[in-house]
Amino acid sequence: MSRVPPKWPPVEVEHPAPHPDAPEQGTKLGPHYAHCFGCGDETEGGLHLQTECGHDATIIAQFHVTDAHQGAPGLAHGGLLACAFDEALGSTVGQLLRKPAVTGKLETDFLRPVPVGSTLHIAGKLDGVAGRKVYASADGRLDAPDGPIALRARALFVIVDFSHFTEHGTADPRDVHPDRDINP
Ligand SMILES: CCCCCCCC/C=C\CCCCCCCC(=O)SCCNC(=O)CCNC(=O)[C@H](O)C(C)(C)COP(=O)(O)OP(=O)(O)OC[C@H]1O[C@@H](n2cnc3c(N)ncnc32)[C@H](O)[C@@H]1OP(=O)(O)O
Repeated sequence: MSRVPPKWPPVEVEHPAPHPDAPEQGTKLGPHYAHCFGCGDETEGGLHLQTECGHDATIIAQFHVTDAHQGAPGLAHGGLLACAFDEALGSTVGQLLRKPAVTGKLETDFLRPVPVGSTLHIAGKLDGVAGRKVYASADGRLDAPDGPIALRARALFVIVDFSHFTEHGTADPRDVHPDRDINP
């Protein structure tokens, strides 16, 4: 089977500079929402992704795979691995551009099995912006930042107004202010 991916990004893009308020390299980012399944610290059985700002405008995430994340015995569930990339890429877009955005499309290549007990090291980067469309991609390496690549993902995020979260979800409109023009 050919694994040659289609052109990426699929459209002409501009290469965005990180926002002046984007966090500095080494900054630990913490959850954007305590009940987020990807990163929240109040979700039993969630992924509890830990993210920090890496070098050269990257966001680095670690996902420790536990028994709660199994698909086959002893192996991570593919949908949860895709979720980890959704979260890491969403953080890449939100933290580096400081604009609210939602996933429009997420493609994941699963290259190696990910065993329970392993830690997936995900490095996300921005690949370009075209209007409201933001393209980002990430690699996930097994057990070390330079470990073998287990997954690759590419995503389109679409920049939205904060009202997306108040009209369609239950975000509090009082959270909207100039210093927090990002995802709830
Ligand atoms: C305590 C400290 C805090 C610190 C700060 C922390 C900051 C952290 C920041 C952030 C972290 C966040 C981490 C989150 C991670 C997880 C993210 C998720 O899981 S999001 C949920 C899943 N996604 C949805 O629910 C979207 C559902 N879809 C929609 O709502 C709409 O379809 C939407 C908004 C995506 C687009 O709808 P339209 O009406 O606004 O716009 P239209 O015109 O349809 O699309 C805009 C452009 O995008 C293209 N587009 C849209 N979807 C596409 C697709 N699937 N494929 C290709 N193109 C697509 C369209 O063709 C269009 O392109 P043309 O401008 O015309 O060139």
